[in-house]
Amino acid sequence: MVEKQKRKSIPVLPWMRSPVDVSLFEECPLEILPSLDPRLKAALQNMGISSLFPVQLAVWQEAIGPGSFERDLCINSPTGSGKTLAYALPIVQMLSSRTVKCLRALVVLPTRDLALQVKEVFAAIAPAVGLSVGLAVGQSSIADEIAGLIKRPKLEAGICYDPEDFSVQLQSSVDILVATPGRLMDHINFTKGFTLQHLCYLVIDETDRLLRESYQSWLPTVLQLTHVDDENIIFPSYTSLPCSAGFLKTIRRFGIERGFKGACYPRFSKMVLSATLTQDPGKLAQLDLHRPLFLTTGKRRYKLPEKLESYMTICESKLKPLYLVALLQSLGGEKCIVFTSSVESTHRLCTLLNFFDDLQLKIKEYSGLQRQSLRSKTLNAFRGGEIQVLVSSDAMTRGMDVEGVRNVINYDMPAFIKTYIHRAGRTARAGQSGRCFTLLSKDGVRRFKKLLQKADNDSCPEHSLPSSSIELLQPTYVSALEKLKEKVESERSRKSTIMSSRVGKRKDTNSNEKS
Ligand SMILES: Nc1ncnc2c1ncn2[C@@H]1O[C@H](COP(=O)(O)OP(=O)(O)OP(=O)(O)O)[C@@H](O)[C@H]1O
Repeated sequence: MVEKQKRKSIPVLPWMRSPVDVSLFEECPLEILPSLDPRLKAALQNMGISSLFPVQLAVWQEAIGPGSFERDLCINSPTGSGKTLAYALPIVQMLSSRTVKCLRALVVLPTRDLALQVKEVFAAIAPAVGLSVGLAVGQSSIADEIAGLIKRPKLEAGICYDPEDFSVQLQSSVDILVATPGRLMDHINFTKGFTLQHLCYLVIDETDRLLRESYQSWLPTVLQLTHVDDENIIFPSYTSLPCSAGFLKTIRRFGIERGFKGACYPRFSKMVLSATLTQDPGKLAQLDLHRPLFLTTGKRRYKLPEKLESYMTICESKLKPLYLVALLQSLGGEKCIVFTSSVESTHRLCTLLNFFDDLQLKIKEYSGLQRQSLRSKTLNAFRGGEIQVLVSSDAMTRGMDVEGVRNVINYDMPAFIKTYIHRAGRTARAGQSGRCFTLLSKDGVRRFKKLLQKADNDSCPEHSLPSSSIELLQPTYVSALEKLKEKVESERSRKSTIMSSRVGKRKDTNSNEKS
């Protein structure tokens, strides 16, 4: 009760009370988009893009032209509304006139798959204006990653590059870096020549998710490294920071920017984005925003995509797997993501579904329990259409953009509206239609309806399935459950064998060391 009152009483920051309403914007054909570099126009057309979405136009107006990036931008826009290009396009256009290559834009995302996806968007437009994009996500070895990010000096024949030699000037190979916080911190702390000193743009995508986790204080570190210290502009002392190499200094020029006397120029600009942007002043304060401008869609805090239809499928808890199978059958092989509440239930459910021989669908799991390489392989197969159903934990909830996902199924009801928004948002993207089904017991209906009201959704009809189809599945279900039990047993014993052999090995090593 006290907690509830506390939550309600959090004040909204004054700048959030007078936002730019993105719903008042319309799509803008590239032909009439002011100031667009023709090379970027051609690159966009190659991507099949002929007009900018409303949020992209709204950001473009703030970012390009006379008032360019005067204020930091806080963007709250529904899933699938095109937030990636909303920041990628103006950044690339603004950097297109740069003469010296150095790291000027940093985009931080919470997961590796998301970072890869965003890198692809930059990679589709940046080369058109001579810019390079790098990735720091730990996909390859740190040495390979460094080789892609830092240019090695050209030395005379016979002389070897000595990485310990500080007199050697190292340069960035990339203008734009897309990173996850962990790998970003590795480069900040240990990669020689890696510097944020020239950074002009910082994008924090999925901000509310990134603010929840501190990952070795990545945010304060980045903000500190990019902070302009007018007392000591050439060699600020960041003695509290772990980097010892002395590369970390901000040398962006000082100047008088319109309306911001004393601010550096070009101003270091931030863009923070989410479909569920936090309004918590305490959390927003961590971002150290400069005269922030809030862009949001409509009056409500949360908004679902226009063409998303939400449905409830009510069933007894113990029959849920049967209803899921019947629902998947009725969807006739359309691409679908099934969300569960944990990595364990993802694994169990996926295994069970694969024992339903009549289900003529390729079904795979995607969860944080799996190795990254396996996850990426599964995702590619899903993208390519070789897999029709992905059973996923919340690892897939945010940001992932897979074309042609027509349906999302909440096998387990999400506990929070934010989770519902991000899960449902894997469909009905880019103005397409999509459906989100939630399997519920009768007891859960009231709670679920209340949850949806937070997203201004009063329409959630029941989607019922014929009882005959459920009955028909009963015999297969019984045998599938048996097989599942056996599989779980065999996995458990395999795991314990591996564990005990590891313990045995450790004991051997210890006794060898002692002897
Ligand atoms: N102007 C455009 N015209 C056509 N398609 C577009 C345009 N802009 C973006 N898209 C497509 O829309 C889809 C959604 O874009 P994006 O992933 O950026 O959405 P998002 O708002 O970041 O969603 P989420 O909140 O789920 O991360 C992508 O497939 C992208 O290629």
